[in-house]
Amino acid sequence: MANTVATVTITGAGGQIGYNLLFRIAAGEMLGPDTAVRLKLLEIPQGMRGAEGAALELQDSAFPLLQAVDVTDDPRRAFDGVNVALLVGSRPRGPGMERGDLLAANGGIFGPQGEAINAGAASDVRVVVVGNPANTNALIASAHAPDVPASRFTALTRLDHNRALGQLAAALTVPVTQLRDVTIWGNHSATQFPDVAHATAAGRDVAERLSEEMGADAAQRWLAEEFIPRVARRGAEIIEVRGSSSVASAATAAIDHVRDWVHGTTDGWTSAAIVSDGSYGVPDGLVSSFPVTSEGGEWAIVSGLSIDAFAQERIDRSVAELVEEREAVSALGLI
Ligand SMILES: NC(=O)c1ccc[n+]([C@@H]2O[C@H](COP(=O)([O-])OP(=O)(O)OC[C@H]3O[C@@H](n4cnc5c(N)ncnc54)[C@H](O)[C@@H]3O)[C@@H](O)[C@H]2O)c1
Ligand SMILES: O=C(O)C[C@H](O)C(=O)O
Repeated sequence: MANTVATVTITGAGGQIGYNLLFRIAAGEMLGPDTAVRLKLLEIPQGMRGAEGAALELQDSAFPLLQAVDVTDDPRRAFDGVNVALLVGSRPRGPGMERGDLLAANGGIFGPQGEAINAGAASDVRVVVVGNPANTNALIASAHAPDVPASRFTALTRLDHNRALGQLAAALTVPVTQLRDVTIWGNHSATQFPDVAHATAAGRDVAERLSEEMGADAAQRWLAEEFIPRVARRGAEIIEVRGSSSVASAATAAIDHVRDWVHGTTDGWTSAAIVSDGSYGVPDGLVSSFPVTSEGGEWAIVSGLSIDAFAQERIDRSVAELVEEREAVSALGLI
């Protein structure tokens, strides 16, 4: 028997990621077996049939933890009393598009949703933005929710983090469970910096292990020329191979993000895009990816890491893109 009940709102619930997320959340994968859930599914009118169909299937699944499902196209109703909001609904990138192309198309969605969160969310609300460009969409939503602490608005870079783990596990032939302290810095875009400087595999330095496997020069080349670009461009690779953007891996990452935020991290740090406090030269207030731990339901940036010149240059490059995005949405009157 569950001890608590949480209201979880999913926007774009009739879309691909939404369809994947709903059943896993209802099964307890995100908040655990002690928390019953009330699901609120937000769609635009054109997406309502998809969300309504998913709601019928949720009913047919008889999930023990699922207490209620409400499908609506009204943001105020969708965010009323929300504890966890997954902002997925927006237009996905197609082949050949960069995330910047989505700024204007999707930016307009997140202001009204921020306002609705401000108006009706529970005092402990936690928001994760999945819809791209995720970091800047989180910034827009937060700017429209002045009564909600900015620390409650986050964006998903856990998918990039998990992709980095997948690549390293394959290169070192180790299970992902043996990998720790990989970091994704910056924007959820091709400028992101997947960083293994502090990462370990089975307790040993990852760079050292790669040198043993490949030789020192080849390991450096692999990191710079294969690992970093492959992780940073994996979204585009998936679009090219599948013909549409990632779905199940994105839903998995969103569930991982919320689970760790609510229940805490163990075994080192993870990556999440959270509001900057000025750490590592990232301007205050930007939503940027950092190495983070979670304790007591709050993310904290891992402090005091040594950052060499190469890494700082890569972090600065991605952060410069976030600054440009902030300027662009400011010029569009979105913040
Ligand atoms: N951050 C990440 O790691 C990551 C990973 C994969 C995809 N994404 C992004 O997630 C988003 C959704 O992807 P998808 O594959 O589910 O797309 P999709 O087109 O299948 O679904 C999007 C849904 O959002 C709905 N929608 C649009 N505007 C809305 C609004 N204002 N309110 C509520 N719903 C709205 C649409 O009707 C549609 O049903 C895209 O922006 C995609 O680029 C992010
Ligand atoms: O890259 C995209 O447009 C989709 C998503 O953000 C991804 O990383 O898979």
